Amino acid sequence: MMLRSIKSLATSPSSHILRRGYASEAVPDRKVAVLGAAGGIGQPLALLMKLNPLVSSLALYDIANTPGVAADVGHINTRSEVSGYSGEAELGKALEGADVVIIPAGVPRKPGMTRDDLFNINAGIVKGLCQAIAKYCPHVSIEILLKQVCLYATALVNMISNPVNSTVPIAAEVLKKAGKYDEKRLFGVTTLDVVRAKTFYAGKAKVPVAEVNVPVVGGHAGITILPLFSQATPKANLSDAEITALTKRTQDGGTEVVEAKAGKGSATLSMAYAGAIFADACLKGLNGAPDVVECSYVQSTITELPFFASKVPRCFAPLSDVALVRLGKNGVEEVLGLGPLSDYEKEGLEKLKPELQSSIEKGIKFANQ
Ligand SMILES: NC(=O)c1ccc[n+]([C@@H]2O[C@H](COP(=O)([O-])OP(=O)(O)OC[C@H]3O[C@@H](n4cnc5c(N)ncnc54)[C@H](O)[C@@H]3O)[C@@H](O)[C@H]2O)c1
Ligand SMILES: O=C(O)C[C@H](O)C(=O)O
Repeated sequence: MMLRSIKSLATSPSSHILRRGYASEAVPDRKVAVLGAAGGIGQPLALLMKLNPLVSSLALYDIANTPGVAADVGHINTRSEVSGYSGEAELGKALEGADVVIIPAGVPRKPGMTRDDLFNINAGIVKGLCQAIAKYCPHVSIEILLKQVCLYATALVNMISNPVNSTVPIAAEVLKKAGKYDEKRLFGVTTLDVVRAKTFYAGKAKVPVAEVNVPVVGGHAGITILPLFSQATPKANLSDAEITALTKRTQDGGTEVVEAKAGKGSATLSMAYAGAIFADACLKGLNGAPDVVECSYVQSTITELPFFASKVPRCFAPLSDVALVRLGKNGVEEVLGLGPLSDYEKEGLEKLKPELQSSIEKGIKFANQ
């Protein structure tokens, strides 16, 4: 959807008029910050966010090499103004006023490693970045009738850095400690699992990939990734063996890429695509679009686990209307239930819980040390 609108904008003879229209009237200004923007994911993600007409300001931050990426992406003739920030001293400026902060900062896997093997390095990176988000992203609340009413909350945080099953709980704890945690604004990006499940299902079921929908729930590592092919549409008559093979391929999709890259990192291009889809959904939600539904790893009560990926319809009110969210008339946010599961999926759900629980606890413990 996003790519279609980008394409039509870019090919329209009056595209610059449209862009001016976006900037001044129809579409609100939105700042997106990418932390880790000079990396394998960061660079193509910066490109895709530059192509998104919902973005008016694109801040690219990394510990090094960001000026070149910003200069390069900044020459593209689309709506957003691009700025590059390098080194910790500039992190505050990158984050100031951001509506959406996307975090693909951190080391990727090499063959033979699990995502959890990245914990020792990435946990510290994510902790530092979330402390900065708490400090520099806006948060204003007032007290009405002894109730704290949030007028302007922290940016929506899209966590890509692995292990997502632990980095999201780390982010939550860091933001809580700073008094800036809003569970409706922190997302583990699991969109790549959905993207893969759709691609693999379409291939097996011989249906047009553009029409395919497959929810993927749980977490983002191995067996914690639980695609619900029983709910896939368009429906196809796949055998149990085919469903098992599709499930396994989706769960091992990241490893398939890590092995094919043979030491040169993990998925970057498909991840940038998935990250751009998810950020676009966040921006649409912020802008008040109805029925924006994506799977994401969020704080949840749909199972006994405190964090869980499931379908999340987001209907964020524009920030000036946040009071309506609290009244529940607009900006209603809800974590959708899992829907009916096959016996195979029920079994998968029970199997994933201990691993997911221990990754969550590991993240919480680290953040509170
Ligand atoms: N959620 C997912 O589905 C998914 C998919 C693919 C990769 N990933 C994860 O994304 C992360 C990044 O992968 P990559 O391939 O882009 O790695 P990369 O090494 O190519 O890029 C990472 C970037 O992060 C930067 N960085 C390091 N510390 C930083 C800090 N403190 N602040 C800002 N930037 C910092 C590095 O300078 C580098 O440019 C990895 O942890 C990887 O496992 C997640
Ligand atoms: O597999 C990885 O290490 C990266 C990412 O989580 C993926 O699913 O591709």
